[in-house]
Parts: sequence; structure tokens; C-alpha cells
Amino acid sequence: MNRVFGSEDTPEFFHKIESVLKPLLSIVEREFINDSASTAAVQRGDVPRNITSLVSFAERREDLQPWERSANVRVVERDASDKPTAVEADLQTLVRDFGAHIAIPVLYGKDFLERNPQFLDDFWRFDNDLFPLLMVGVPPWIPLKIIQDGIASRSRMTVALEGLYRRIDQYQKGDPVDFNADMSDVGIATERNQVYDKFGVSMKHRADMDLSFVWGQNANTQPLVFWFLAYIHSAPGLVEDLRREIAPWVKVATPGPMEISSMDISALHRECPLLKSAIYETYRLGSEATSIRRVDRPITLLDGDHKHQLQPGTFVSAPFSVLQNDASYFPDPEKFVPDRFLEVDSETGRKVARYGKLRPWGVGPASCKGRTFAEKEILTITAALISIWDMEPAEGAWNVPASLPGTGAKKPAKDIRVILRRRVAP
Ligand code: HEM
Repeated sequence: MNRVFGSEDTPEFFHKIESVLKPLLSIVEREFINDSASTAAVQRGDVPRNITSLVSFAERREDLQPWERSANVRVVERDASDKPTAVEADLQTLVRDFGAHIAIPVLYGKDFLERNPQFLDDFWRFDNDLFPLLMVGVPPWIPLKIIQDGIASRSRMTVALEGLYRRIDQYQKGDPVDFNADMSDVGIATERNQVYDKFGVSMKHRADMDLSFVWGQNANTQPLVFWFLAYIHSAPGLVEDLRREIAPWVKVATPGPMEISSMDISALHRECPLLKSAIYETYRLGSEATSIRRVDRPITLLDGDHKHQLQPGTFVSAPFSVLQNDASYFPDPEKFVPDRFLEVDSETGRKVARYGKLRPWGVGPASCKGRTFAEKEILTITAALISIWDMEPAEGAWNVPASLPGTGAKKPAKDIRVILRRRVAP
């Protein structure tokens, strides 16, 4: 928090964090791991409605959807009556910002991103450019543009979060709310605010603590939506197979341009083994989970002929991406094999997707507290997108770009330019 998220390096901050961390995490766990609560949370993001305007076909910048604004959208095809029918866009940027517009209002309500339209650009600049440098110990005062721009983005995000918590606090206490903002749809941030209030955490410290939380909610999830879409489209015939598998759970209104009339998010998560196996394979290739633990008491580990003695006060780091690429666990590890995680259940005879050795969420009691929500968000966005949109690569063939190390999920070395058309039912 000090080194990367820029929180105050003071005993007061440290003391506050120690008191609030457990109650804050238990709120997240209750909302985002539990099956029915996580489904309800994804439902609040209203993917079926929003996906209809994934690209709006608008030509004036001010008419674009907020998630289209950084994606270089361009109308590339029109019908006989001059109505736009196809749009070209940068896939990674488009789905990353679409996903963030689904997820962030679930925490903070709709007003937050509308009031802070720069937040997402700042978020990704911080995540892509600044985070990895600070993480390896580069000092924040170095007068390099990449660092100073990243620090400015981080400061703007903290100011935005501080303003948000002030408004939530005013709303909860029945005081007049700054700008008369609508706080009625704020999600678990209201419960977080009660914890902050109970322990006397200042508004600035609330913002410092929440920055790492909103980062954790988005930094891995949204890039993985991109990798998932890129991989499933690059495997011949897979999108058609997935459309067939999800069809009972994603109802589409016909005739005309397709629209989703209902979606069973829990069933997508429970009843679609190929979709699940393909997302596990995407985690294997696209995520870089690491569990880091502080050693509390001396431990001796035996490892073949080696004996490791772990000293209290040191840290142990388990980078699971090493295992994810180990050919002895995953043959042809560089290949995307969508059914790699499919098994036949010996009792029911049904196909199921099982993690096996994969650990995308870390391990033990400190493993990811948002995993069910994250997975449902990715599956819901992907299932909705392939149900009502056709997508093809502008350069003719699906070439999944090389990946670069990221801050939890890999970054594509370059974006994919895609052409999107609404699917039309007879
Ligand atoms: C695909 C998306 C995601 C991936 C791959 C992911 C992965 C991880 C990993 C590897 C950890 C560290 C676990 C460990 O130390 O063993 C973690 C921690 C955490 N994640 Fe996620 N995460 C994702 C999405 C989310 C979301 C959507 C949320 C919140 C809604 C979230 C909240 C958290 C929290 C609060 C922790 C800290 C847990 C603790 O210290 O007890 N994550 N995540």
C-alpha cells in the first residue's frame, strides 16, 4: 500500500489498517464469493442491456458510450439507407473499459464514473506504467515522465475516491450530499464506509485503502475478458460450440437485431463445462497469480535433497504462472486447448470442468476474495457478447498477440483491431 498505492507511511495509517482489514475483507467475501450474492452483484451490472451498446455506431465523440471513448471506434460499413452496420474498434481497450463500467458501479454506484470521466484512463496508466516500476522498488520521485504521469494519475484517483467517501458518509448520516449526487445505488462501499467510520479512519485514508481494492476488482478481471475473447475466437469452431452450449441460459429476442431478453448467470457458471474449461485455460495462459506470505515462525521444509529454513520476518512468494507453464502438468503449455480442463465425473457421467493443478486465485485463507464475482462477470460479458455480436479481426485472421508480464494478468503486446456487427435473427 505504501510503495505502490501511495498511502501514507505513518504509524497512524498502519494502526488503522490493522483494525479495519479483517472487517473490510469479510464484507468483500460475503458479497463476492457467495454464489447467490455474487450472481446478484453481476446482475446489478445489467450486462444484457449494456451489451446492446457495446459499440453504439455513433459518429460524434460526445455520443459514444463511455467505454468506447479510448477504443478508436470507426464506422466501416453502411447499408443501402446509409445506416451504419459495422464498427472497427481496439478490442482490448473496448472490453476492458466496458467491463470496468459493469464492475465499478457495482461497488460505488453509477454516479462515480460519470462524475470522474478520467478515472479509467488514470487507472490503466497507473496499472500499466507505474505499478510495475514501483513494485520493483523504483523511487516515485525520479523525474521520468512515465513515473510522474503515473503519480499524477494515482493522485487524481485518490482525490476522486476521497470525494466519493465524503458523499457516501454524508448520505449515510442524512447530511446534504455534495453536488446533490445520487448515492442511492452505492453497493458495498456503504458497508465499508460504516467500518471506516467506526474506526475513525480519515477520508484520505479511506481513499488510500480503497484504491487497492478497486484495483484488485478490475486489474485482472478486465484484461482476462480480452484474453478470453481473443482465445475463443482464434480456435476454429469454438464460438459456435459455445453459442450452442450457452443458448438455454441466454435467451435472445427475435426477429431482427438480436437482443438478450433473459440470462441465467448462475446456470452459465454451473451448467456450461466447455465455457468453464475455456476460461480456466485462459487463466492458465493469461493470469500470473502469486501468493505472498510473511513467515511468522521458523519453518523447515524438505524438498528432495534440499532443506529450506524459512526465517520469521521474511517473505515467501509462490508465482503460480511458473507451474501454469510447466509441460509436466500441462502438455504443450503454450497452446490454447479449450477442453484441457474437461473431465467426466465418475459418479454422474456428466462433463465437468475441474481446476486440477491450476491456482488462479492463490491459495489458503488469503486467496482471492472476489473470485466468484470475477468469474461470473467474465463469463456473463463473454456469453452476452458472443450471443448478439459477430466479431472478426480487421486484419483477416485471428492472431492472438504476444503477452508481456503484467501486474496479475498478462498484458497484450498489441491490441487487436476487430470489426463488430450485430447478429440479426431471421
Ligand atoms: C480474474 C480476476 C481476478 C484474479 C485472477 C484474482 C486473483 C487474485 C490473487 C492471485 C490474489 C492473491 C491471493 C493470495 O495471496 O493467495 C487475490 C487477492 C484478492 N482479490 Fe482477487 N482476483 C481477481 C478478481 C478480484 C475481484 C473482482 C475482487 C473484488 C471484488 C478481488 C478481490 C481480492 C481481494 C480483496 C484479495 C485479497 C485477499 C486477502 O488478502 O485475504 N479479486 N486475487
